[in-house]
Amino acid sequence: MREYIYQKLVWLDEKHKVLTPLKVAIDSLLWDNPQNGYCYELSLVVGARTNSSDPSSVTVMVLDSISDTFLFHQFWLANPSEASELKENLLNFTIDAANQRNIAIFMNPISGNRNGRDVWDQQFQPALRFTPFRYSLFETTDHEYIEEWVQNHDIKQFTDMVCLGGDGTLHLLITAIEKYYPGFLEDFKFGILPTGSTNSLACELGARSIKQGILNIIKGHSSKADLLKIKLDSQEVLSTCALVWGVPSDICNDAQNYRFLGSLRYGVVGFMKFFRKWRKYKGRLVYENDAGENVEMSIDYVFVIASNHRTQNSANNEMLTPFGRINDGFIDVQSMVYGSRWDIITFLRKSANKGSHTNLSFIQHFKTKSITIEPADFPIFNIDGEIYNSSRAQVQIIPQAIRYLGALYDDGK
Ligand SMILES: Nc1ncnc2c1ncn2[C@@H]1O[C@H](COP(=O)(O)OP(=O)(O)OP(=O)(O)O)[C@@H](O)[C@H]1O
Repeated sequence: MREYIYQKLVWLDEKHKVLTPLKVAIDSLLWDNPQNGYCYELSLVVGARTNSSDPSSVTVMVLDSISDTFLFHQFWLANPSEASELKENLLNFTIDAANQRNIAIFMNPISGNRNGRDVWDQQFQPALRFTPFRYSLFETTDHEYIEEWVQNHDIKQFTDMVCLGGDGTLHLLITAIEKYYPGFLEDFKFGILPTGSTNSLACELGARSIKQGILNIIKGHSSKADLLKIKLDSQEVLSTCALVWGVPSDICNDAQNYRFLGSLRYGVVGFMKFFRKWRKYKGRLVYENDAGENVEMSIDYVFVIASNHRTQNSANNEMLTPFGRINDGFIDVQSMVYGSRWDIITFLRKSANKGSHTNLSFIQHFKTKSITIEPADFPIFNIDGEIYNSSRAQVQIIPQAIRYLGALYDDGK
């Protein structure tokens, strides 16, 4: 026999013909209509609101996780004050409504396929209206926008910071916060809605789909994770995802000129590089081994990745660093020794298949807490999708440095 923690009689129609109890159990929201019984997990209820055009009614918003669609159910009560009371109760059972959240949302309109504005207008803002949380939208206008925003706002008024964009937008935000408010990162919860090109962090946070990402942000559950601190010639930056050097940073650098192609730009530039300019990337790596000794390697590479997690792509099954974990206290380093074009095809094919490339003979892999990469002739790094020129990059892991909205691994690592 199921026990209910709350029940309220509601009408299922405007004309007050069908009366039924709306019931809340410890883990679900239930009611019957003459044809069907409805049962939704509370974890999938986005929120509830009264309706301005019909103030005696309450609409509940839920995520149907199978079809990845938002569903809306309207219930009628005797008067507006009963409707308001039902809404408050439903909010208390379904989201942490007592928590006074004030969310700063950064929307990058040019990320990925340029759909950030549509996601905001059609999905995220409508969902936030089903919550009691305060929020403000900030639309980024150029590369400098976020740093200037951090300098010119009292950021401490916000409890959460959410990026509606790619990994680069969040990278710029946390780097600017650390620069102007050192030590304050842990005061915020950070979220990301995947509208970028690869959305690697969103994959780690259980938010490959926009709707699941919205639910994660609204539910507010959070977990601590590591960051990479990267010292370049003229600045220090923080990375949530990875530093990449070699052919991927070469492609990303050139792809900036093809942004009009959207996410396709990486494929197009990669294709050109592969057939026209196949080259070696010469460089020196110095890293700390398990015994705490410095190990040095000078090899010709195709690429080196220093990653903070699995480096996935929300659009497919690609996983570049499958041994990476965002909260294990280590940098996951993977490099590909220079070889033929055929080797890279094998690598791309296998890494696109959930990271099944790691046993290839030309792939090296290790974990470390710090690594320095010194390119001999190609001083261009890609950090979370952003391009930096520097003669070297010193990467260090900062354990448990940030708190993310969303679900991390359930594998206990
Ligand atoms: N309005 C704008 N016009 C031009 N550039 C912008 C604007 N707003 C932000 N930017 C820049 O866009 C760049 C890309 O951002 P972002 O990482 O969000 O998208 P992406 O590169 O498509 O995705 P991903 O990092 O997942 O591959 C950043 O360098 C940012 O400074």
